[in-house]
Amino acid sequence: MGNGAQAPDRTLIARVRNHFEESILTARNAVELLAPVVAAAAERLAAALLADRKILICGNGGSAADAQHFSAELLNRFERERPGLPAVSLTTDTSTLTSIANDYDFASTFSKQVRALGQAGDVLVGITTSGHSPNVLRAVEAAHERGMTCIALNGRDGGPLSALLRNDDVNICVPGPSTARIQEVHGIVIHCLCDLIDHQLLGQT
Ligand SMILES: O=C(CO)[C@@H](O)[C@H](O)[C@H](O)[C@H](O)COP(=O)(O)O
Ligand SMILES: [Zn+2]
Repeated sequence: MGNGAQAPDRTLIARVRNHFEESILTARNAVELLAPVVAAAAERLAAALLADRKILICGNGGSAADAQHFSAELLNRFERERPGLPAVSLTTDTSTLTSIANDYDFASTFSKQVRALGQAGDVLVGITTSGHSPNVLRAVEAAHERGMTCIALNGRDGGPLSALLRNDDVNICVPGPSTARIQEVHGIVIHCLCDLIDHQLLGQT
């Protein structure tokens, strides 16, 4: 039971192999470039948490799911036992999201929440595979107005988001042409950030 009675279509198996190979290649191509950048982002996040600041996280589609994935691992826990950490995903409250989109525009869905919740010293994590999503761009502008640092989980050539970031922000930009493959590397980055935050707050295991 469980593996199917008949051997599946070989074309489908070949496509699965291809997805795995592309994902491995995208991650392998990114690791040297991104390892120090991810470490810098983790230092910003741990410093903010140690100063009693909080983390706001946003993104669209699969990146909205990534935002929630990240906030859940901070609010609850990752691999080690620890108290919950203050993180808010800006993607979860449908009443807030629909009212902002309906009364203003979709591009304001995150920035209005950042202006309401963000305080100096907090960190905004903006997740986008293209660097082009207007609501993420506006959220970064709002975070800067609030005196917050920004961490971008970005992709491709970084788009207009890269130009918007300031010197003390961190741009984790995954090279590659595919939204799906970039998202898969973002998943690794999120787990790295969780691990590095725990390492800095709790020490060596
Ligand atoms: O998950 C996927 C594709 O894998 C999609 O839902 C994808 O996240 C959506 O098209 C997003 O709207 C793309 O936004 P972005 O990554 O360009 O900011
Ligand atoms: Zn996880």
